[in-house]
Order: sequence, then C-alpha cells, then structure tokens
Amino acid sequence: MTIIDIQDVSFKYKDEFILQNLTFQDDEPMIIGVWGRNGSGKTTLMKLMSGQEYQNSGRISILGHNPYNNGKAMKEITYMRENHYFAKSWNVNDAIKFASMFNEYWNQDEADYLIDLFELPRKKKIKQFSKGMQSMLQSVIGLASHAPVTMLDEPTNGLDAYMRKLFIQALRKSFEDDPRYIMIASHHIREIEQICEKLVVISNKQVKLHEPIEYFQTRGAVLVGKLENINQVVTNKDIIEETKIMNQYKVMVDVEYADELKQKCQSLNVKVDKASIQDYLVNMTVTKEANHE
Ligand SMILES: Nc1ncnc2c1ncn2[C@@H]1O[C@H](COP(=O)(O)OP(=O)(O)OP(=O)(O)O)[C@@H](O)[C@H]1O
Repeated sequence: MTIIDIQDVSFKYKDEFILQNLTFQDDEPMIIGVWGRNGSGKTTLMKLMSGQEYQNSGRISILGHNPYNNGKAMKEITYMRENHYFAKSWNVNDAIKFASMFNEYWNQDEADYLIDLFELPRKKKIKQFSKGMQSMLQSVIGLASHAPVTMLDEPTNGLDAYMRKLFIQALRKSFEDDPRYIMIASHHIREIEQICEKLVVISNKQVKLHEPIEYFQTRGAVLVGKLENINQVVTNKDIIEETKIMNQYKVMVDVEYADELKQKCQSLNVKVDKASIQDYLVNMTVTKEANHE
C-alpha cells in the first residue's frame, strides 16, 4: 500500500510560493531523511503532511487519507515540530500522560525506557529544561507514539554528541521493533547517512532528489588537474563547482564515483576523490542553481 503519495503540491504564504508542484511517493516503512537548506520548506512539507496546513493545489494522501482536518488521519500521524509547545506548569509525567491519551498506538514501556535512557528528570518543569532536554522529550513522545507515519522536525537540535548517539540508537531500536514510516528533517547529513534508508532533498520549492542513501554515497566526485584533461573526463554540465588553484583546476561533478571514472582520471593524470555528501548536496542546491542557471 502506498504510504505517502504527494502529487503536484503547491503551497504559498500570502503571495509567495514556498513549495511548487512538489511530488513524491513512498510505499514502504522506512526511516527517511529530509534535507534542504534553511528556509527550503522542510517544516512546511511536514505541516502539510500532518494536516496542519492545507495546500493551494495538488493532492496529499497519507495512508490513503487526506490529512487536513481529518480525525481518522490524525490517528495514524504524529508530527513533533521544533520547539513543541508544552503547558507552562507541566513536567515530563504530565506531558507523557497527555500524549498517551491522544496517540492511538502509544507504547508506554518505550516511553519509560526512553525517559530513563535520556536521563530526563520526571518531575522538573519542562519550561526549565535546556534546549537539548526539550528535544529529547519531543523525541520520546514522537517515538513512543508508534504512529504509522511519524515525523520529527530537527530532533537532534541542541543535543551534544553523546545524546545524539543515544538518540540514533533509540531511533534504530524503535524502528527495528516496529517498522513504520519515520521521517526526520535534519541539517546533519552525517546523522541522516547513519540511520536513513532514503533521502528527500528539497530545493527550488520542489523535491530535487528522492533516492536511497547509497545513491548519495556513490554520487559526486572532486577532480583536480589540468582543465584540458578534466574536460576529457566530464562535460561542462556535470560541473557543480569549480575553483582554480595555481595552474590546476578543481571541480566537483555530479557523476557517479565509479571505477570507470577513476580509471579515466588516472590515465589523464587527474586526481579524483569522492565528494562528501554534505559538499555534494550544498553544491547541488546552492551553486548549481545560483551560478549555473
Ligand atoms: N507563518 C509563515 N508565514 C510566512 N512565511 C512563512 C511562515 N512560516 C514559514 N514561512 C516561510 O516559508 C519558507 C519555508 O520555511 P520552512 O520553515 O518550511 O523551512 P525549513 O526548510 O524548515 O527551514 P529551516 O531549515 O531553517 O528550519 C521560509 O521562507 C519561511 O520564511
């Protein structure tokens, strides 16, 4: 069954399009990352998918439901936004009790396990929590909800390296125990790479890439050498960034980092390395659009 089916969705605030003709579909439970630059529309996409906003045009179907204003769909969807609102007087126990009442698939054992794992004080007021502690509590609720479609917006915001590691372990375990569709918006591509099966890249108001993580692990190369030699390996349209260092050229190209490329480069005395996923995505969503249009 199709879990996520988003067809030609456009959304604008006032007169400005934030998303325009955005389309993607997923049919399997998975942990999926959403990556995009600041303001690219990740949060907006999640709000649309969780029925908190309504698109100007196009169609959104989540497990067969149109999510907007749809109580039936809300039972299947959890969206934990950044800086989730908690009542001023609440402590962890209050927030968990409230969440347990409104989530159809709530798993109290998992909530208790995660609160202990993340060492969250149960009786301290949430408004006195640090940013990282509040993020952790949001993740506890998001994961313990066990909603068939769970969306976490920047769940590692404010977490230190150790807490990020704990969160990733907890997310993996939760998914293994109960495979479902878990979408994570994050700027931290290293985290996404460790845990996500697929990645949606939003750029220019659309889904630019929607590929398994392996695609990004083998895509993008950095070539250094004489320009005339580089030009024999790649074409101009492959180049997503170029710099000149002394009399050498350094280019990043949107091609597969494969044996054929490596052999060609070697025969022409061009040095070749895999581009980091971070640099590749930044160039795919910044330089190419800004400089090559
Ligand atoms: N309530 C609003 N009214 C008007 N414009 C808005 C509103 N909320 C968001 N926007 C605009 O929509 C665009 C997309 O914002 P969104 O929060 O979806 O991006 P994002 O990818 O989640 O960003 P970030 O990575 O910085 O969190 C931005 O240009 C933002 O200014």
